[in-house]
Amino acid sequence: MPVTDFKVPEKYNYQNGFNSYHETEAVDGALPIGANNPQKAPLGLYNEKLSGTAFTAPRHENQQTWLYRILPASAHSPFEPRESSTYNTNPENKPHEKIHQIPNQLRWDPFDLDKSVDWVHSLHLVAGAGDPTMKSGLGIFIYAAGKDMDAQDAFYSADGDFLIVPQHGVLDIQTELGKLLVRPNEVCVIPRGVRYRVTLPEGPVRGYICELYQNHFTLPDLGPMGSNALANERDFQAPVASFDEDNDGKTTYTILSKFAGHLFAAKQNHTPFDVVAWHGNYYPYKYDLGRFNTMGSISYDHPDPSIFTVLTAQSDHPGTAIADFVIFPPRWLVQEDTFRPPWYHRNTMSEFMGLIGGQYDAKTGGGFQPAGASLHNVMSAHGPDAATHEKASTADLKPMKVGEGSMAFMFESCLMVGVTEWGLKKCAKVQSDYNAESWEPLKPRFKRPEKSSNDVSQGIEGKIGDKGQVPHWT
Ligand SMILES: O=C(O)Cc1cc(O)ccc1O
Ligand SMILES: [Fe+2]
Repeated sequence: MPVTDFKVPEKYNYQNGFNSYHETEAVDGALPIGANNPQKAPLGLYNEKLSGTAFTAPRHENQQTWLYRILPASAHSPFEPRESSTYNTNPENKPHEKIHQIPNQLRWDPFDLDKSVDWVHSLHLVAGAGDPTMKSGLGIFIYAAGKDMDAQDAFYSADGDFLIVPQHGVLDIQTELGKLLVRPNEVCVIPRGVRYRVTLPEGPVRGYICELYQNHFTLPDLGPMGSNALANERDFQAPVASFDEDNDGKTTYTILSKFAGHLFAAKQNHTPFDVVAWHGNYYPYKYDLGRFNTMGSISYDHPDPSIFTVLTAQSDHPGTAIADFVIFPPRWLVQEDTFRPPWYHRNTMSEFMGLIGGQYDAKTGGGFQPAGASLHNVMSAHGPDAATHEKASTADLKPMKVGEGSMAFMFESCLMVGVTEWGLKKCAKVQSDYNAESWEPLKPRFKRPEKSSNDVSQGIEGKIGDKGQVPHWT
């Protein structure tokens, strides 16, 4: 169900397309024609470039945007460290806040709402790998906030791109490039460096963030699926230019920077939201998960979950992701003679999962709840819990709709994902009985066949087209 059916109405205008070259002006004539940085930009604006890749990145990867603004972003006082003893979202930089690399399967009860903090102070690193100073890896955050950011504050992360997955509440995000309203079942990406302010028009908010310290999200290749499937380009929405005008020097604004996981603040006496026009392909965007065109098996077997990839951020090895964003939307299961939930598995990739709402079809035992999470790290064995196994292996295999009203997701990474002190202990949400509830109750069901399995006369009487049978005419 597209989120447009939800109760919180849309209130902004967007331009559509993924990685499209957009141009937008809030005042006619603000965009220069035929040049990026004319000697005098139109309407007395300043030219400013915002780059998301190296200048020399290959053309198909290159991301940048030209901004035409009332004053340049550089017109502020020097940054000073703020809350340096308390604010740290990069444990690698703080030896006593160590990251735990452990092979256990982990599951968290729903994370609490926190009405006492704003967006900037709501970010809790729960797990991650790598280091933003090396532009490598990813950070996985839980956010929970109940306050608007101050009217004169703007925040940016120099560390990476934020993929924000709201689970509860509405985010009204004013960015330098325009405004986005993001509701549960929608996701948004705010690229590294883009300044923004978050307000909460419907009260407290909670959700998940994958911060990508390297590369950017793209759409997955579709291969034999053809030219339309999964998340379609036209359903990604970027803001149109929208600006405030406050540059009489009377109001003090604060720019908050997350830089190597620490918070810094600088002052300026003009609004940071003064971009009158922009053009480029480096911009924030949102996507309604209800528009995902889900693919699946219409014959037999459970396919790899990569068919549910919304966005992927590749490592330097194509096909191997630093972060895949994968969803499990409502869908029909029709496979014949198939154990339909996920197989039991151990993967070279790590899997951090969250639940926006409803019930995830692979976990029916009740322990994986909306606003909770799980982590199955590199080679950590997992799969359906005992209750799901029992149900699925005895089910009447009629076509069946699963996940009605539900949306689970996964941040899948090729990296070994460590858990922070907050994630493992301080948040006090780790379930101690995850294994005992899920897999330890599974009983052996092995029965030796009466005939020896070496008997070569078995299995040659199938019809043409029977699976696993050698047709009799060969
Ligand atoms: O572990 C999980 O629930 C996620 C998952 C789902 C699926 O359909 C196949 C593999 C997989 O890891
Ligand atoms: Fe898995």
